[in-house]
Amino acid sequence: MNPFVQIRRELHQIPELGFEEHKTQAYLLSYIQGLPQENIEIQTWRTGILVRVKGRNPQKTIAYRADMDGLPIEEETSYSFASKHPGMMHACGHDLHMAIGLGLLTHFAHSPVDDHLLFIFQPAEEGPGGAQPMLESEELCAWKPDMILALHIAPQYPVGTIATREAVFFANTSELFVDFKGKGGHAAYPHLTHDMVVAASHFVTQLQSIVARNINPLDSAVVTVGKIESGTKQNIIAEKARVEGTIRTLSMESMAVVKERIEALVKGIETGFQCEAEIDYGCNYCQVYNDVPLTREFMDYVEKNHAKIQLLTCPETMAGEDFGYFLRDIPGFMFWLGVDTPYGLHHSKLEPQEEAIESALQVMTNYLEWKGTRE
Ligand SMILES: CC(=O)N[C@@H](CCC[C@H](N)C(=O)O)C(=O)O
Repeated sequence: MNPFVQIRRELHQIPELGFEEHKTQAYLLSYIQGLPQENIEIQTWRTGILVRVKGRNPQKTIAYRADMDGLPIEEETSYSFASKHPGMMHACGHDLHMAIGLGLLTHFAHSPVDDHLLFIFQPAEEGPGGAQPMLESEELCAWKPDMILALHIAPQYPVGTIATREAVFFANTSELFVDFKGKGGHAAYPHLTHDMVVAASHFVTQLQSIVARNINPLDSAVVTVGKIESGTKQNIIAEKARVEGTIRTLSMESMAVVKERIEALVKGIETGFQCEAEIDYGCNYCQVYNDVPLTREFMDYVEKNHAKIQLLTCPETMAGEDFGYFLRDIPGFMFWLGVDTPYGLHHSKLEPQEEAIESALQVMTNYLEWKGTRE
């Protein structure tokens, strides 16, 4: 078995939420400390890690970023190496992203190239967002890369597939939390109450009209409610309700329109259902914008040098990624890595094909060797 498959399995067992990746950080550090130390330098930042492989004759720094956090999902895979943390799971592939990062780091710690290579293990991608504060940190600024790349597993593509696109790749995102407060009471006397189950239900239904009626159909947007919390018992009218969701748009103009419409609808609910409401947009990520020349160059490189890889130009995705903050500041790109599994990202049965780790290591090792070496 490829040793980085075993590492992925060990990381898979210890998923932790954003900025709580203590065991993950300790695991990675213990592995990194076992590498030849003469070629590497290590810094930690909160629960993240930065490892620089010193170049032989450096003129620039090229970075690979792996995210580290898991999700609050009860795992339902058939794995013998399932999560040991109840209610938490690596259901977005960050265990693979980190294993691939360690695989690359191991190779280059033994065989550095001309340029510096920086391996960034970043916490809290799923929220509240580690990329932006990490980018502003002293540690990252001291080793600021000139170019950066990352990959994301893609359940929808076969192993051996790399899919990406120039320019906009992942959407702008904003979390959405709305708290309604009315007047509870006895289920038999609704006229004496202001029922927040009914108010929140109307709000969720009205939300669906925003994308359908207020957004230019040629400029994609999504509003999803993933969680509603209200009430205590079937015969008590609820005094409070909380609606939690996420907004995704390809343009910032549409993000502003969605938020404006949400605020108008919430005002309407307050008047119509005699309640008070508060909106919180939680954490917001900017779009992932792939640098056009670097993406094109990478795609050409893969096409020319990796005949077995199926290279696709894919459409934009409405998923979000705080890697977008890195790309706003540093040229680079992200790509999908096929892992061929019927269950999608954020699903409790997600079982990525592990052969994808070997496939990614081959392509990325060769690409970084080529990109980091001068004639
Ligand atoms: C790749 C992926 O699934 N990313 C997450 C990013 C989460 C952003 C934020 N917590 C939100 O829900 O808006 C995604 O859900 O797309």
